[in-house]
Amino acid sequence: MEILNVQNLHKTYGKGESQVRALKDVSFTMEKGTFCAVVGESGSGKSTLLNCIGALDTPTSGKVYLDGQDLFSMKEQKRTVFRRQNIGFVFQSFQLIAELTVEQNIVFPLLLDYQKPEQKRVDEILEVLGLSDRRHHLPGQLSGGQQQRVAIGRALITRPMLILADEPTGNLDSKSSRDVMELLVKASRLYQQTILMITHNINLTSSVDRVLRVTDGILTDLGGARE
Ligand SMILES: Nc1ncnc2c1ncn2[C@@H]1O[C@H](COP(=O)(O)OP(=O)(O)OP(=O)(O)O)[C@@H](O)[C@H]1O
Repeated sequence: MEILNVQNLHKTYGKGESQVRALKDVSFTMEKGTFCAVVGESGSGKSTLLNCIGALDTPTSGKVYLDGQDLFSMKEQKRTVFRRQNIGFVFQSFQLIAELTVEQNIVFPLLLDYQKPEQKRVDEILEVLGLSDRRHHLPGQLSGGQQQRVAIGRALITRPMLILADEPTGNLDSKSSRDVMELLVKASRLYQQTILMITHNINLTSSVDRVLRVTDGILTDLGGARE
């Protein structure tokens, strides 16, 4: 089943001499449950691509369909709610709320939509994250790798159609990076979770289903990586 369909995406920043064509006619699709890595040099357009797919930025032209719904034909308010309910984000800088416990951070997206967290689901996610014994801790009492695992739990809790992860291991040492990668692979398997992840680290792409390379705004599908 096709979850994501990106068609002829262009993004141009600025005007005249300072114009930057960050994305040039990018098209690709993703099937449900696939874990896809986006690689490319600094400034090649990776974050611009993720931000356009996640509707954090607006493409200059082109279409993004999530589960058949055209993101940029929606009114802005509807798009904001659609994004919150259907896309989970994981950032390099974790972006947890310092005053909330691990468990409260994880259920936070549900509360924004006035949904009651299902305790069984919360317990299961904490278990998958390996954080059951840290549920009442504050982010400041956790290691970087543990904080990123909380951010992944927060992305998983709404059962989003798509998780977008921008350099999720960028702030982590190599051991924590491997742990976070293992967790993302596990989530993609266990929950059939579709994940699109940017990484600088080519070593981390060995366990994903597919690798996309962005070079100067142009996307190339490098195909499968996992054996
Ligand atoms: N808001 C902006 N205004 C103008 N130019 C921008 C803006 N955001 C990005 N760019 C330019 O668009 C191009 C692509 O940037 P982008 O951040 O998508 O690259 P990236 O591959 O994610 O880089 P990195 O790996 O360093 O994060 C770069 O040339 C960048 O300078």
